Amino acid sequence: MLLTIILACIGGLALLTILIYLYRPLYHPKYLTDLYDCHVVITGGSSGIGKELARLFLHEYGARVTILARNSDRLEECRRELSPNLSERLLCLSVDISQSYTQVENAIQHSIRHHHDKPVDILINNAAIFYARSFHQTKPEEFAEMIRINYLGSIYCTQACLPSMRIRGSGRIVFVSSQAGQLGVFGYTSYCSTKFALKGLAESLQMELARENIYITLVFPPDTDTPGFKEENKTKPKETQMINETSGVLRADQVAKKIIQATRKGSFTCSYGLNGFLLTCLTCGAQPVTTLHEIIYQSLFTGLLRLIMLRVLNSFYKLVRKNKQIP
Ligand SMILES: NC(=O)C1=CN([C@@H]2O[C@H](COP(=O)(O)OP(=O)(O)OC[C@H]3O[C@@H](n4cnc5c(N)ncnc54)[C@H](OP(=O)(O)O)[C@@H]3O)[C@@H](O)[C@H]2O)C=CC1
Ligand SMILES: CCCCCCCCCCCCCCCC(=O)[C@@H](N)CO
Repeated sequence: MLLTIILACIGGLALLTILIYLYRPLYHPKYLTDLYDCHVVITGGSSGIGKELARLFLHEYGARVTILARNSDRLEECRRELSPNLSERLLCLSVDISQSYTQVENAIQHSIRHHHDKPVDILINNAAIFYARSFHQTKPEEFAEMIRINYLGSIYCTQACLPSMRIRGSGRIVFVSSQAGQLGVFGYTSYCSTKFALKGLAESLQMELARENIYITLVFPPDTDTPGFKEENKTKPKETQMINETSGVLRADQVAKKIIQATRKGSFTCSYGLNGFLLTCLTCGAQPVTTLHEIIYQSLFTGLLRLIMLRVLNSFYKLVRKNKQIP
């Protein structure tokens, strides 16, 4: 009897070892222990989540930070707030990341020269515009603008930073998506599309860059209290508002803190709260994994989560139907 139990245990352990070996994480990013003097580029760092990221990198970790955004007054205000003594560790550059690749490349070259020829260690593609509006009220030019800023802007910045990362053989690239990059939401036909696009970009790029020791993090925040969010709320349809409330509202510093943690680990995804965790599990698809526990809960829970999500979607459809107005 005892022998049977021991044999069963050994057999079980052997099977588990084989499974763990077969399904081990795809790559193993090294934890970034020391961020002191790291060169961090943050797009949209003059407001909201980007500004909190800049503050943390500068003051908590002693990194060197470059902020890219369009409005010079807002940049100057931000520089005064984050670095009242005009430290050369913070560089604020006015550039529209969506206009031309050359402009972005010049800004990145400027940034590298400014920070004593240090290649970019971490690029955070955070700049975006967003507003919620139903499909028929969104103008074709507005779709184009959102794609230019939220998607092409991220591509330009990534292309401008990559050469120096590849030469050095290390780097981290972050794309700030949204929970609206994980499911379609009423009022976000333009916004969701740009955030979904980032997922395809991030997955393909990670497959190219893992062998170069460059790791990507895709971030899925829920509503976050920022100047952009306040602006968005002025015209947000009731339906969008009610659906978004399911996931609550976070502070920008909470979102920023977790982005830095995930970037240091090199995790492919970064999500917030229980809903965020469940959504990320549900939508993992063919995403890469970096830890064993991700493999375990993704493979165990996804089917059940699909059933739960169908209930949630049902309540969203009901809510949308109830709010129908005569066009
Ligand atoms: N707040 C929220 O509820 C959520 C936000 N997110 C995402 O988080 C990120 C940051 O959002 P948040 O902090 O709220 O945004 P804000 O609107 O508060 O700030 C956006 C920043 O991006 C900059 N920016 C916009 N367009 C351009 C451009 N063409 N070129 C350069 N810089 C640009 C803005 O500066 P300027 O206008 O001067 O160029 C500003 O610094 C976005 O990617 C957003 O989609 C995700 C989920 C929820
Ligand atoms: C099985 C799991 C259940 C999960 C529940 C799903 C809840 C979905 C809520 C969607 C919230 C979208 C927020 C977008 C915020 C944003 O990006 C804007 N504020 C910026 O425009």
